Amino acid sequence: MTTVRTERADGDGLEPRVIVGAAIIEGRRVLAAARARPPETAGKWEFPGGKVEPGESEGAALVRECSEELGVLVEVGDRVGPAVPVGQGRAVLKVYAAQLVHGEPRALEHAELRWLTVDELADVPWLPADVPIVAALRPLIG
Ligand SMILES: Nc1nc2c([nH]c(=O)n2[C@H]2C[C@H](O)[C@@H](COP(=O)(O)OP(=O)(O)OP(=O)(O)O)O2)c(=O)[nH]1
Repeated sequence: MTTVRTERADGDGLEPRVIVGAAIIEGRRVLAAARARPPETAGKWEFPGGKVEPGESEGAALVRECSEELGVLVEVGDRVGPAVPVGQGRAVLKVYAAQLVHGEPRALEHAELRWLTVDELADVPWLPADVPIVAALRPLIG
């Protein structure tokens, strides 16, 4: 008998929820964003993005999140760095390189945005899950 394992969208099922982030690269700089909420992570820096909705591709989720959070259209490129477990393993963070296609990023949901050069990557306090991803980003903008 075959057992069908269904993927759950709420992160408490068999498969972890996927969170995608966009490392938007322009020239030799990458866009970093400071979280505005919740208080536990406010002021920590991340890549714009969020949870992939059920039935949505990771690329489509990134395009949607960049529109919602930054007011821009992006083109999604290659994965950057490892898939990092977050939230006690209930979710996994995957970051993709991205390019701006239209618009100038605005902090619609973040406290602050900054374009960082490779030498400035360590100047902001990243969320812990982002640290290995930021390391993998270095050769792409260095
Ligand atoms: N977007 C994004 N989230 C990250 C990164 N690194 C990291 O640990 N996270 C965490 C922070 C959040 O707990 C979660 C992202 O979910 P989210 O951005 O949809 O969180 P949220 O609380 O604003 O969303 P919601 O539950 O209100 O819908 O992943 C990152 O680089 N980008």
